[in-house]
Amino acid sequence: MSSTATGLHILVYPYTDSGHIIPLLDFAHRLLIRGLTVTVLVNPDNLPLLQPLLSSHPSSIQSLVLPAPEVHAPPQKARAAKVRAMRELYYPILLQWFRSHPSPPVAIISDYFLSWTHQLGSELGVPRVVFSPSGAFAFSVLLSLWRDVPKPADPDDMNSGLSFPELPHSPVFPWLQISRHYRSGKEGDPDWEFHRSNTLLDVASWGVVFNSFAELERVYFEHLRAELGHDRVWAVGPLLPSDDDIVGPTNRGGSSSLPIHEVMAWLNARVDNSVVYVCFGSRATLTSDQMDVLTTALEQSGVQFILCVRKSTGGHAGQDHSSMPDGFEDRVGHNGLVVKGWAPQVAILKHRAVGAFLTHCGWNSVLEGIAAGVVMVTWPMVADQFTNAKLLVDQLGVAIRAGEGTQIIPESTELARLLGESVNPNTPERVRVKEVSDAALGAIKGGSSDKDLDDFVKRLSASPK
Ligand SMILES: O=c1ccn([C@@H]2O[C@H](COP(=O)(O)OP(=O)(O)O[C@H]3O[C@H](CO)[C@@H](O)[C@H](O)[C@H]3O)[C@@H](O)[C@H]2O)c(=O)[nH]1
Repeated sequence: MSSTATGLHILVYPYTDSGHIIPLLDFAHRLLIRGLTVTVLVNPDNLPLLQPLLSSHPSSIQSLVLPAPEVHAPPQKARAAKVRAMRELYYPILLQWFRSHPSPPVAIISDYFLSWTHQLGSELGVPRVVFSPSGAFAFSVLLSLWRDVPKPADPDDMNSGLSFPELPHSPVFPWLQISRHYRSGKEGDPDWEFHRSNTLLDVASWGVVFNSFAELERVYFEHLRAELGHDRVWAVGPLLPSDDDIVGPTNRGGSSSLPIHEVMAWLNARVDNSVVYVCFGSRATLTSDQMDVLTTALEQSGVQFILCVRKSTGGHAGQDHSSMPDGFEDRVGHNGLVVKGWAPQVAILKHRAVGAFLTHCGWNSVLEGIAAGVVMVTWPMVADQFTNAKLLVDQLGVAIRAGEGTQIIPESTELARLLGESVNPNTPERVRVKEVSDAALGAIKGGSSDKDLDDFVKRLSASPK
C-alpha cells in the first residue's frame, strides 16, 4: 500500500438491510487491509455485524453509532420514509461531526439508497462515492428508467413489455417486473419524485463502486462509463469472506436452528455436486402456493437438498405467508436438511457436495453462487432479481430458469425435473459456471477487481475534491 493511502480516513455508511450491509462491510474490510482508516455509521441493531471488524482492526476502524429513526409507513412506502427520516435526523449530526473531527473523512462511501449523502458531501466539500450492492446491469436499467422515464405500451397490462434499446443486449421486461416504485406512481407524486431524484443524485456523485467484476458485466460497465461521462466506476467484487474464513468478517454465520458444524457434517456425508441448496435471501418469504410447489417438487425429485426457511419480516414478502407442510421433514428423511432461520450460506455453497442453488437471485446470492461454481436455478421475486436472473440465464448461460415471482409458479413436476437436471454432472450450465467462477476468483486474486480497488484507493488519495 502506498504511504499516501495509509491512514486515509473514509466514512462508510451502509443501508440497514442484510443484503446491503454485508457487502459494504466486506468492502470496508478490503479498505482496512489496504491501510485506510474507516468510520462506519451504524444503528445499534447492526453493531453486532460490525463487531468482528472492530475486533480485528482495533486501531483503524471506529463505529459511529446513531439511533435508528422511528418510521411508520406501509411496506410499499417504507424505504422512502426510512431514507427521508435518516436524512432529517443524521444530516445535521454528520455536518457537526465532520466539522468538529480532528481528522475528518476525505470521502463518504454510502449505499445507493442513501443518495442524500451526495448533498452532504457537497456541503462539506467531500466526494461521495456510491456503493452499489447490485450489479451494473441492474444499475443500468434503473438509470435508464428514472432518467428517461419510458412508458409501456399499455400500463394496465402487466405483461406489456418495456424495452431498453439503448442498453447492451436491448433487454425487454414485462411491466410487472419493473421497479414497483417506478410503476406504481407517476411524475409529480412525492414518493415517485423522491425515488427519481435519488437516482439522479447517485448519478451526480463522484464515483460508483460495484460489488461485481469486470468479466461478469463488462458491457454494462462500458455502458455506464459512457452514460455517466467519466471513468470513476469500479468493480471490486465478488466481496466474499476469505477462503479460510467460512463466516466472514461481517459474521455472516448468523444464528439458526442448526449449528454450522451439523450442517457441514450432513454435507460431508454426501457425494460431490449432489446437493441442491434452496434459499430465498434475507427478506423474501414464500406464499403458500410457492411453498407447496417447492416442497412437493423437492419430495418428488428425490434430490438431496438443504432448504433454508425464514420467518416473515414483512419486508418484500407477499401477504399470504407460508409454512412448511405437516410431516415434510419426516417424509424427506435423510434426503433433506431444513435450516430454520439464518443458514451459513457461503459455507454451504462452497462445500464440494453442493452442486446447485435454487435462488431468488438477490445479487449477493448470485455472486456467492458464481464464486462457488454451482449451477443456479432461478426464481426471482422482486426488484433487481428479474434483471439478475436474465443475466444468469440468457447472457451468461450459468443458470436454469424455474419461476418468476407469483406470476410464473412452475408445476411441481416441472420444478422436480429442473432440480434433477441442475445436479446432473453433464448439464451444460455446469461447464459454463466453472469458467465464470474461475474468472470471479481470478478477479479478486490479483486480477481485475484488485486492480480496480488499487485504482480506487489511488484516486481517493489524489484528493478528488
Ligand atoms: O439464511 C441466510 C440468508 C441469507 N444469507 C446471506 O444474506 C445475503 C442475502 O443477500 P441477497 O442474496 O442479495 O438477497 P436479499 O437479502 O434479498 O438482498 C436484497 O439486496 C440485494 C442487494 O442489493 C438485492 O439484489 C436483492 O434484490 C434485495 O432483496 C447473502 O450474502 C447471503 O449469503 C445467509 O447467509 N443466510
